[in-house]
Amino acid sequence: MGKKTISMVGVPMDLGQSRRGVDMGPAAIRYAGVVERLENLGYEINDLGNIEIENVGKDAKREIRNVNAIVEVNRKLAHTVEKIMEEGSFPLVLGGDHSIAIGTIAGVSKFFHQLGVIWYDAHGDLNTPETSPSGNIHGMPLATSLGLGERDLVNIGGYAPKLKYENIVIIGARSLDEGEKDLIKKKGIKVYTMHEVDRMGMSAIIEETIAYLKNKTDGIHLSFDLDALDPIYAPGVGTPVSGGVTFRETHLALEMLAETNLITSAEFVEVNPILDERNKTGSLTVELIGSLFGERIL
Ligand SMILES: NC(=[NH2+])NCCC[C@H](N)C(=O)O
Ligand SMILES: [Mn+2]
Ligand SMILES: [Mn+2]
Repeated sequence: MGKKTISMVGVPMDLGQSRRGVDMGPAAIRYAGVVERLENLGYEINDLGNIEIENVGKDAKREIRNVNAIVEVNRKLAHTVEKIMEEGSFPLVLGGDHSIAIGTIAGVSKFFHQLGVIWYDAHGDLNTPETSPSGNIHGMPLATSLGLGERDLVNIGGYAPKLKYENIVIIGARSLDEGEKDLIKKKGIKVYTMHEVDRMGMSAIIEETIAYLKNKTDGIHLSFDLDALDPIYAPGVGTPVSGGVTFRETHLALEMLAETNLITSAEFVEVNPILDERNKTGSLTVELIGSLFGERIL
């Protein structure tokens, strides 16, 4: 990572999905010692605290659940991330459910007109309100950032789209809905499913990912969903899918990304301490953040 100052912001939001507890993700990650971990690596950490979440009753009847509150939260987050970028600091966002990626990406894409995104996830998060099987917005943030879906969400920050199809790479996918598969094929989105992880190995995948993004992007955001990992390693997530990426493969991926110095922002999402085992997933997140910021075994 080029910059020596990291600005961390928590987004204690659970409105993008249906299971309680993911709003406590930022607390669990802080409790597991993220600040100390990064300070030990020589960074100056600016913990900006949490974004305030409106106290709204859940409206389960709408086909896009809690959309108005999620728009509000993401507007605030986009604004905060934009300020961090203006100050020349590295934005590190702690979730919260994955719908917060809409705000993070809205904030950083003001500074990078060819923003690249690495989406490390068991899911594609490429649903629109029309294709979503659940109505949960945490299954839609990548589509939203590409300009698809509910207008108010798509237009956060006053412009759309934030991303181009050819500037995104999904790694770890193993649960894709029909509409997501259609979109991936139609637009030629680069996806490394678990089949490719097994077949090629993580090392080759990260090398290819960097080669694919390096020359056409001016910044790369890492959107890291803890459910990309196998639930053996990360049990504290709301939508676990078996057959996931291993602990070592994931560290390797992040160590290799650290070496490139190309990552310009990051978020770690979907940590749910209520579903976790003694903060295993929160602690894992802190370890993984360490690797992203240059920690090595030796
Ligand atoms: N960020 C996540 N964990 N997303 C899970 C999405 C699950 C499913 N594809 C849906 O749209 O509801
Ligand atoms: Mn996921
Ligand atoms: Mn996700």
